[in-house]
Amino acid sequence: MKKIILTGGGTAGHVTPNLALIPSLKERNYDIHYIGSYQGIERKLIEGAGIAYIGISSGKFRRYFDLKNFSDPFRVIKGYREALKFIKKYKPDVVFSKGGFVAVPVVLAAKHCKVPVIIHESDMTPGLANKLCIPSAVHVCCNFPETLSYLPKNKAVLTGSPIRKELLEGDRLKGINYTHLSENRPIILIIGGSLGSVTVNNAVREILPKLLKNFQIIHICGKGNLDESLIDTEGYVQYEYVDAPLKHLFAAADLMISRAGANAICEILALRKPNILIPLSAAASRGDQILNAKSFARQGFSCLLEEENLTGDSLLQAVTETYKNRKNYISNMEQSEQHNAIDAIVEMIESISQK
Ligand SMILES: CC(=O)N[C@H]1[C@@H](OP(=O)(O)OP(=O)(O)OC[C@H]2O[C@@H](n3ccc(=O)[nH]c3=O)[C@H](O)[C@@H]2O)O[C@H](CO)[C@@H](O)[C@@H]1O
Repeated sequence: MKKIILTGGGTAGHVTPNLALIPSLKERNYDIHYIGSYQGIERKLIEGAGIAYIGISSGKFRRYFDLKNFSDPFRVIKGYREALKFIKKYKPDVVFSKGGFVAVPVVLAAKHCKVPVIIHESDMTPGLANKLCIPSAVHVCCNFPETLSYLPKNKAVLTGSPIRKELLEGDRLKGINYTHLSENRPIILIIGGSLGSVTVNNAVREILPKLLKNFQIIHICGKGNLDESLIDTEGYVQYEYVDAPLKHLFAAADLMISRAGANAICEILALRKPNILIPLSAAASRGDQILNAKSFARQGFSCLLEEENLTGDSLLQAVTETYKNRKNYISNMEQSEQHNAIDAIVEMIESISQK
């Protein structure tokens, strides 16, 4: 039996592409183990999928001052030793990394043991964790054509991002039943990234009574962000994070408001959902979500609303206009050529593990 280690974590965007690969890897008879952090979101998602999970110590690499900058290097070294110990024992044929800080010691340990590594970058430009991993990788997969120019030519492959197949199999009625909303009024699904977004949540809640005049709202607001005062509001439901039933909520949505995380937007495109993207600002990140959202807006897939222009009024206007023009957006999305990343990546894994 061929053996693979998957790794990646920190936010769900570094885990769900791995989840998307698992059914095809199982079909091809791979024994799968996942290395992630002790407490990260990846643990719950991967154990929930019934995959063997190895927790390691993990620390973040920051470009700014933080007291944790003094303790985190020791955590990373410990994580490296733990990853090394497991890899030596398990002897995988290949390691696939979806990035995030926890993946760095795993990739370095694999390289030390001469296990071939494939990494995947979902964003337009490589993040710090992936930059550290690129020298140790045999192939670097990417999601956007623009990314190729940031990667070594002999390693870069444009595959697209793996999207969980089941997301395309949602059932609108099941989504309606799950949320107890009405079948007869349009539904807006709001996702502020896998961790939620207080900025997006506040803007939505500011105009909630106005939105509810014409729409019903499913609001995925992130851990710790539920608003108890809104629990009995008719036509409005809120969740911290939705796992398996997410496909039905997608199916029930007539319009989406979302952050512009690379995976979320690829899913929205695959599902042809008219959408408003509110990218994470350059002040809070390296600005990749802005590039993602601009690219989608340029191609006519999305209405872009930048955070500095986000007010209750601008959001309401964006909702009204995007809903009015929804057919145009859907038809533009239908023209897009999305890659089937699952097959391309699994073929690549196969060709490496057979060597
Ligand atoms: C703050 C931050 O660092 N954001 C980054 C993070 O975003 P984030 O983790 O939010 O990543 P994405 O938006 O790319 O993906 C989120 C994933 O979580 C899933 N999901 C989300 C909510 C939910 O309730 N249930 C659920 O299953 C989505 O379907 C999607 O598959 O990784 C992305 C991909 O590298 C980057 O583009 C983002 O800039």
